[in-house]
Amino acid sequence: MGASAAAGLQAVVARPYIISPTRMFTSTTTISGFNLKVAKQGLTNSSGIFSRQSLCERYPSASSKNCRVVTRAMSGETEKGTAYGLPIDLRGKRAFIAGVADDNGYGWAIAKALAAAGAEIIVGTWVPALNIFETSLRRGKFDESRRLPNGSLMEISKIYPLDAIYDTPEDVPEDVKTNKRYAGCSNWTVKEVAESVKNDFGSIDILVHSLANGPEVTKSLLETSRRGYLAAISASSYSFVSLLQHFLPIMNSGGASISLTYIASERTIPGYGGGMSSAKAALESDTRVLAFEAGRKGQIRVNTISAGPLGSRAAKAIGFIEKMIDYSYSNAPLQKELLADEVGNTAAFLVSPLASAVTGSVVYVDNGLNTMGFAIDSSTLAT
Ligand SMILES: NC(=O)c1ccc[n+]([C@@H]2O[C@H](COP(=O)([O-])OP(=O)(O)OC[C@H]3O[C@@H](n4cnc5c(N)ncnc54)[C@H](O)[C@@H]3O)[C@@H](O)[C@H]2O)c1
Repeated sequence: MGASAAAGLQAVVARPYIISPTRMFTSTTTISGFNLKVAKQGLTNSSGIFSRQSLCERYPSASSKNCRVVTRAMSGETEKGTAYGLPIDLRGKRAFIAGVADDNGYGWAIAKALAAAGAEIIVGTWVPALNIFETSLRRGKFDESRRLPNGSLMEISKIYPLDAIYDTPEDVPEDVKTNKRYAGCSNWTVKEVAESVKNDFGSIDILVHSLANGPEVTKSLLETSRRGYLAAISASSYSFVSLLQHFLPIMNSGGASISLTYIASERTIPGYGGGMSSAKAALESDTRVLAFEAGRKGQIRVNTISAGPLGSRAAKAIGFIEKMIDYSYSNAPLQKELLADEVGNTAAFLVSPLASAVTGSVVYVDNGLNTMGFAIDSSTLAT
């Protein structure tokens, strides 16, 4: 059974998150009939400061104007300090986010954006990564990155151990059951986690799938074994089908789910191997079919975000992520670093009532890189 991460963490009341490049409020601002209390922004927004520093340090050639734009977008700062915008209000909603084990990845950024919008956050963490994640959280290692735009710290109500490649206890092989990395944990198959969440919370409104694994990702497709290919599909695509299958009965009508995909599903990205490109293609196709089925069955929306490159723990395992980040900076229409928070913000929008007619979609959050037909930094073009 999963241990609670709430112990020792500062309780916070999350407040509505306004996604707008014009966010700047004092603590008692009232907007469009919503009695919103939002902390003053400006330099207290750690995300904004980090964005600006990291962009400028990483790319000294980036103009200071570019740096300012990113900083403003993240902090909601405005030239004139005017406050207006559409609120992403997820107060009263509960989100289960599968695939959070540190503060570097997209799952964490999505959790933060949803928390900033007022949602209650519960997470599913891969069993072998659970101990270190909970310990780091308890010891305050993530405190700075838990900070929300209003200055409070993101609270995680509960962390569940999860291994999304197993649906029921009967599916778990003996060597995994007895593996010391799984010792001390129970009820971590998808069916059991959904049952535990039902017992603990009753229902959820938002389901986020932010996990993937391809044991042979560094091999080309021609070299990939059947076992490696099927493992990639199991962990990275079917895991979403299974999660939605088991959580749908406890999802409130009008809810939404999100997964994360990558452009390698539709364009050849040499190096993204082991069947991972096939897994992402399956995930995108399933997004459309599941949008129909879950829409008809429970008024649930299903979308996927095709995210640009981020130096997460999983991406570093692929080996060339830093080059992909540099490639994106050189060739994307928007010449800026892609921040995990930008994916988080889009996820918050997509699961909110503002996106109530959006389902079955692949939404690109990649500085526009997917639209390019060739690499403008190619040496071939220079001649
Ligand atoms: N980082 C990128 O450049 C990039 C780009 C596009 C899409 N994505 C996608 O974003 C999603 C999140 O990945 P990330 O890059 O943020 O890395 P990440 O390391 O933060 O997230 C991957 C998570 O999957 C978990 N996981 C692996 N196998 C699991 C299993 N069997 N059961 C439960 N959890 C399991 C890991 O513990 C980890 O927490 C993935 O779907 C990934 O393919 C990433």
